[in-house]
Formats: sequence, C-alpha cells, structure tokens
Amino acid sequence: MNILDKIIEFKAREVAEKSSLVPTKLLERSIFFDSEVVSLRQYVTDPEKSGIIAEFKRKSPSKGLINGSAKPEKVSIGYMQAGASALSILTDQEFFGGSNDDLKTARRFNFCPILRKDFVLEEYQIIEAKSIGADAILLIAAALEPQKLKSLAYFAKSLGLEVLMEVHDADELDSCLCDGVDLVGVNNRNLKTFEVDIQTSIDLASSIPDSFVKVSESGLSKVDSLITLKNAGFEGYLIGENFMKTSRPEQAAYTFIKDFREALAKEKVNS
Ligand SMILES: O=P(O)(O)OC[C@@H](O)[C@@H](O)c1c[nH]c2ccccc12
Repeated sequence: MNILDKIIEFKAREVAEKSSLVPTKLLERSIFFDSEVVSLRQYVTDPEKSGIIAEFKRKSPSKGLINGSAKPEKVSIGYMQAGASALSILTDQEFFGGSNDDLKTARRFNFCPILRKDFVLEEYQIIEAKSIGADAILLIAAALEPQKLKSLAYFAKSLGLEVLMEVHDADELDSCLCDGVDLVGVNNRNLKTFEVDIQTSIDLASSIPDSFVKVSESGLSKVDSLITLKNAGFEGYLIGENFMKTSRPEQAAYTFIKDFREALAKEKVNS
C-alpha cells in the first residue's frame, strides 16, 4: 500500500467518526460560515502580487519533522507581510501535524485567501472547511474517482468556496477537469513515490485550458524555477518546506519574494 492509499484509508475513518460526533448543523452555526469568501483565484492572478501561496506545514510523510516550533499566527502574518498572495494551511493532523485550529488562527489574523490543505473525500469536510474560515479547498485527483471529484467541486461552489484541483499527469487532468474547478495545481511531487520534478508542471502546462489558473506545487526552492514556470504559463506557486524548514519561515519568505520580484524586474528590462 503506498502512502497516499494509507492516508486515504485513515482519512475515511476519521471523517466517519467526526461526522457522527459533530453534525453539519453544528458546523453551519460557526461565525465563519456566512462570512464572505476571499478569492484565491483573484489574489493569485493579481499582477501586483507575487502569486506565491505560502504554506504552513509542520511535518510531512516525505520529510518527517520540518518545523516543530512554528506558530501559525506569527508565520501567517509574516508570510502575508512578505508579499505572499495567499496562505495554505495543512489541517491534517495524523500525517502533517496540522489542525483546524491552525487554520482558524490564520483566519483570525489575516484578510487574504486561505486554502485548506487536506485530503477531502466527503462533502462533510467541505462544510467543515467553510466552518473554520477557509476560502478554498484542495481536491486531489489521485485520491478521488473523477465523478466524485466533480461532484465535490460543484458542492464546494454551492457553498461559495473555490476549488484547487491537484493533478500529477495528463490522465488525471483529462478525467477530472470540470467547471466546478477554479485553479489547477500540478504537483511536482508524486504522492505515491515522493519523487519531485518541476518538469511535471512544465510538461502539463499546455494541456491546461486558459480558463483555469495554473499553479505549480511542491519542491520549489529556487527563484529561477519560478521564472521558468511563469514563462510556461503558471501564475501560482505553492511553497511550503523551503520556508518552513528555517527557524523563521516568514523571514525566508520575505527574502525569497524580494529576490523573485527583482528577478522578474530584470527579465522585463532584458526583454
Ligand atoms: O513543501 P513543498 O515541497 O514546498 O510543497 C508544498 C505543497 O505543494 C505540498 O505540501 C502539497 C502538495 N499537495 C499536497 C497534498 C496534500 C498535502 C500536502 C501537499
């Protein structure tokens, strides 16, 4: 059984348990439930912004512990001050050390789009995402049957949430793309083998129709890679570990975004 299968199996049990303990009626009473959604799509494509979706991630199955002491309030505020377009907050506890509280904390301190990073299998989790203050959810093609992914995407839309659909190859893209999706994320990391290669994004770029915002995810640590991705049509760049592995993720984001902006300015002058 690969790691993705393991996560899905665990998550299915977790959701079944949670939904029997906390009914959706209760989730719908949250103060966040009726608050307005901040558009991830809009912030990522805003030419004034960097396009970087900065992620709060304490650990991962591929890297183990990444940061054991980071505080979501400090890091999320710092990420946004550094010039990130949006936040991605891991809420999976078992495999990534995250929590719904991390996302709620980020929500309280920031006005910006927040992506709930988790393994969504059921509508229940989408209602939950809304109840903790998320603006967008992730739907992973490798974790869902195409019909299920599509129906979850439309359900998210019906709650006003935006959808980032994650793919790893052309088959996933072809079978899952639908207009319930707002952004398409190409994961450079194969969730089954953990191999990382930004060529995955480059290869898929031209197959993603222009009506979807293109986001490249994972393994991004070099400004040069972002420039290459931008030239290939990507407007969003999801970065976690490169910031989180340092003792001050917000400072790492600041330096990286500053360097990215300078490199872009240079490119403009030279072209
Ligand atoms: O830490 P990285 O290599 O910068 O990657 C961030 C993000 O792309 C990664 O955390 C991620 C991409 N898709 C996921 C699905 C579930 C959990 C995590 C992820």
